[in-house]
Amino acid sequence: MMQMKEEKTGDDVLSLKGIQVRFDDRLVLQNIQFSIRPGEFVGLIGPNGAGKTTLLRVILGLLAPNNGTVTVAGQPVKHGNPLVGYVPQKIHLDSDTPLRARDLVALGLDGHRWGLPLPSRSRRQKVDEVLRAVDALGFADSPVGRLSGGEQQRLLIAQALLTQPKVLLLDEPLSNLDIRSAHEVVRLVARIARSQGIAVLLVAHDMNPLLDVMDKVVYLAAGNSAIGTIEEVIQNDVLSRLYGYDVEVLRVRGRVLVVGGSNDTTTDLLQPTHHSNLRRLEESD
Ligand SMILES: Nc1ncnc2c1ncn2[C@@H]1O[C@H](COP(=O)(O)OP(=O)(O)OP(=O)(O)O)[C@@H](O)[C@H]1O
Repeated sequence: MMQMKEEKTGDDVLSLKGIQVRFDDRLVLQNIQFSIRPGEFVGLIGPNGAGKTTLLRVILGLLAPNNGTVTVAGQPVKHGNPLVGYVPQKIHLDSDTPLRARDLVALGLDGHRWGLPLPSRSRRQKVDEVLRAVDALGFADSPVGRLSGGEQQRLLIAQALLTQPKVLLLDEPLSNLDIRSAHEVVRLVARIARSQGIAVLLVAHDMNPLLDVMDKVVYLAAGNSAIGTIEEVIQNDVLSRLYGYDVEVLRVRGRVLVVGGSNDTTTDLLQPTHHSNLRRLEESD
């Protein structure tokens, strides 16, 4: 674990210390240590298999680490903690489902943690409140299946906000979105983080849509992590130490690529597929 700067821990809302996770005899996470303060937007970046989802499962209390501790608002994590909101990657529903947008969001109220169902007026108020927070009141009564990927993603964020979390975890929320929708979702999450003082940990393969909003980045590779600002972490020497071999950070027209390999097999280490990223970059500009 590389800690890029001394952290003050007093105000932290999420704190991980010495997290180690082993599956059978394979060490997936070695010594993960970082903390996040209220209102901070942190990107959790890393290549396939680096352990990003595993780390989210630890924070959600779904997986006990072999070593280390996680606290949310000073308390050890437990599964179902309303202070931790979770936004999955996408909605898994048939496109012709009759469920309306507001019904999908309201499902978040029916979790066991809420005990008896709320009276319908206060249910509606709570749902409207979170729909407003994600700018979704305009399509609140539309069938979910007819909405765009970006609109559906906003509903999942609304659902996660229902329990008034202090920490919001998002697992690759941008992976199914086009560039414009991805930017919209990122800006929305950043606005919510700042206005409501919620600490955000957002998992992404591509850090580029996050460059303008990230306060810090947690970069995972080969079971290790580096934490700090983008300027501190996204550097040749820091990432080469993490990966355990030479990688290079390319900054092209405001975008960042982390590449590795010999000249003729250079690949963007953060892309799930092994296309020529440089060509992809040229084409997308
Ligand atoms: N329950 C499990 N049992 C055994 N191995 C597991 C288990 N869960 C995850 N792994 C392994 O741990 C490693 C990290 O997986 P994880 O899904 O956390 O990575 P990731 O960074 O989220 O990857 P991706 O970006 O591809 O989603 C992988 O090699 C995976 O196969």
